[in-house]
Amino acid sequence: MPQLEEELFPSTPGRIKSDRMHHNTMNRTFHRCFASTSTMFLWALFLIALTASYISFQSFITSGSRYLHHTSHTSIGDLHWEKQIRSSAQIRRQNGLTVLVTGAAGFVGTHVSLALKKRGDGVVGIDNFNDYYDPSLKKSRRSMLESYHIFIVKGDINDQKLLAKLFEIVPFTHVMHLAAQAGVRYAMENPNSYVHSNIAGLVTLLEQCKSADRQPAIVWASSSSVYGLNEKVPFSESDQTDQPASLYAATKKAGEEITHTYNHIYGLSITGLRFFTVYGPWGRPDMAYFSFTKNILQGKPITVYRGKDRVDLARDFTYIDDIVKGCVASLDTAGKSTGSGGKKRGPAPYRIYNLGNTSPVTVPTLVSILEKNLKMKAKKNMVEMPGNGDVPFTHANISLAQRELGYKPTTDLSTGLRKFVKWYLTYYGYNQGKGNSVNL
Ligand SMILES: O=C(O)[C@H]1O[C@H](OP(=O)(O)OP(=O)(O)OC[C@H]2O[C@@H](n3ccc(=O)[nH]c3=O)[C@H](O)[C@@H]2O)[C@H](O)[C@@H](O)[C@@H]1O
Repeated sequence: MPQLEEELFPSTPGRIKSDRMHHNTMNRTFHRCFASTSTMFLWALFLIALTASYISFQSFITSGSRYLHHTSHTSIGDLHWEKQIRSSAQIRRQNGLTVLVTGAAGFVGTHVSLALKKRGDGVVGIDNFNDYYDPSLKKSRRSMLESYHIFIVKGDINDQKLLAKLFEIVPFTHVMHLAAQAGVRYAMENPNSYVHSNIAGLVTLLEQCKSADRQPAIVWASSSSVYGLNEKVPFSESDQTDQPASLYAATKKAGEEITHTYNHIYGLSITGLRFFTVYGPWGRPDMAYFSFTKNILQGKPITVYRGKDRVDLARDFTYIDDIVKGCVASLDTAGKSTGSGGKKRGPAPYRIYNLGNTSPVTVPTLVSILEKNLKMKAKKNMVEMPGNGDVPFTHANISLAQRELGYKPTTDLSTGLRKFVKWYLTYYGYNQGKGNSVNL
């Protein structure tokens, strides 16, 4: 009987054990007198517990399969869903790639997916469509991609079962990992979302990639923010990056270290891209160029941050088409992962590149370019930069990307913003009679 009792109440430290000990001393005599009755009672309890766990196991299975069929608008797990994935993954050129694009309904994800599809690669997207910014913009991007036969699975990169299922359906050769919690200043409001997406989500994805039987090569979005408070300009990949100014930057830096360990232990081919303030059509409403445009058009004031001693802040703004070229070149030049099924078979490449524009522009200059394009004056509130994660300037040295990827940005800020404003006015219906139909 003591043995059975031990099984029912495992000997863990803490309250349960001491309660039990107390209970035992008090009732030793009682137990001796009614040993056979209590044995029967315990056996009955044991049987009830067995039945209960069987029933809950059954309901877990049922709810599991319910989960497979109803968590998404596209019925995850059913045959039609699988068919859409297979068809989206189909390659239409010789030696084409099969790419899983995470964050495919995001700004960069949408553009990269389209570029790959247009040249004949197989593309499957995954996106959780969260509401960090207006999800209707993400849905519009999805509709646009659908018209090019690109399918986006609705799901989170933290969903290990979903990732396993996707890899079971499609043997991806590459993963373009762009899903992330972006934004520098929002990290003070919602720190956990950065840990969830940029750390936990990344690890879940890498776990899947490392155990795939043909491991894919991974290209992923790091950030210029890893240079943090560095003062030496332009920023080079070989510079130290150990003084991040925001939790966002810290999670991206952590991502670089985490991917390094997966490269080292499992032989995953890794390319990290440090993007410098990417802007353009279909962009992110949380970014300054986008929200400034919105406010200027609505006659609302904009807040322009300034550094210490009234020094203007500056960014190496980089146009989306240039970034897309850098992403595609990274996929094309990524060496193979060497492992399979979780075993490393040899060393694999680990690369990091700056993807910037190499010509920083101040924020007031950005505002005046927008004013010119919108033919409206901004109501500017000049405010000292709050200590909320911002850095005073960014400036990329891109010679490494130039040498190894053939990366060469060609769009200056004036040209890029003109294209952005044109898109914005059309998309939000400012161009009368043109509706919402947009061309990239
Ligand atoms: O390149 C990067 O690493 C990062 O670029 C951007 O971050 P950020 O450069 O801060 O871009 P914005 O939020 O658009 O800000 C651009 C500039 O405008 C300034 N700003 C922003 C917002 C505002 O209301 N007023 C204002 O003056 C900022 O201080 C900054 O100097 C992205 O938001 C990040 O996701 C990305 O990782």
